[in-house]
Amino acid sequence: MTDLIVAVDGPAGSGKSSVSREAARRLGFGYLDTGAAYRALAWHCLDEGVDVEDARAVAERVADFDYAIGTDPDFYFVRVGGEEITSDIREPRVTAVVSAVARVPEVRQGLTELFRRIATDSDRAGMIIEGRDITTVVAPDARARVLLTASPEARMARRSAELGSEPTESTAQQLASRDAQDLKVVDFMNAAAGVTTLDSTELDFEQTVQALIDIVRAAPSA
Ligand SMILES: Nc1ncnc2c1ncn2[C@@H]1O[C@H](COP(=O)(O)OP(=O)(O)O)[C@@H](O)[C@H]1O
Ligand SMILES: Nc1ccn([C@@H]2O[C@H](COP(=O)(O)OP(=O)(O)O)[C@@H](O)[C@H]2O)c(=O)n1
Repeated sequence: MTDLIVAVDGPAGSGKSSVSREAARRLGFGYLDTGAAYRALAWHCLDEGVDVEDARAVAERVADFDYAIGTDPDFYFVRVGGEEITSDIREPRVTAVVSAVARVPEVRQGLTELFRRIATDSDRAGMIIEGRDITTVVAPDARARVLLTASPEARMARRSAELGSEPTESTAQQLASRDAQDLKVVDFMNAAAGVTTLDSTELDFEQTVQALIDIVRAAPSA
């Protein structure tokens, strides 16, 4: 069982996935991208023709959700029913509906249990878990808890660069509207008590990874 959990939350484009993954690689830890599970469930609902606005129908998909994710930072994959959907879950049609799926209480409860199981089953020395409610709901007792933030302008520029485009009004609107939807469910803009805020607006990628590693190394031992 993993003994050292690092919880990382933050808004879209703040660098949670990339920074957590690289920090985990350097620390020899596992890395768990929780947003991938919400995205995979959204993909599954679309695949099965489930109306994502129908909370009951979405909730029914959680019980038999056959999900697998790679927690090795060097071997990342996402599978549903054995099918590899690692890149499919990043498609705009999935991004557009993921918040609707993520607001269903049964979904949050089922996936939270799944994340805790994955962390418990890991034989790595530590695991970095990143998402929106890790510091507050999934692992409030984590050894290190971090809120990774960046200005809206920085987040948008990074996300646009990642998509290989100039920042556009619609990218900005989509990012802002997804954050607004998600904020109705969980607060990931303000650090909860005991959570360290890491603002990466003025930091480059390398500096942000190093800052996260420093926080982990400074965390009290169990
Ligand atoms: N401090 C940083 N400076 C510059 N670019 C960054 C920084 N942190 C992350 N990035 C880049 O920003 C993009 C979005 O990061 P990502 O990890 O996908 O964010 P999130 O998981 O929070 O949505 C990625 O291309 C990543 O490499
Ligand atoms: N712990 C989490 C992680 C993600 N999510 C949901 O999953 C979606 C996708 O998460 P993500 O981390 O892949 O999003 P990005 O910030 O990487 O674009 C979010 O917009 C939330 O709706 C959540 O509700 N709780």
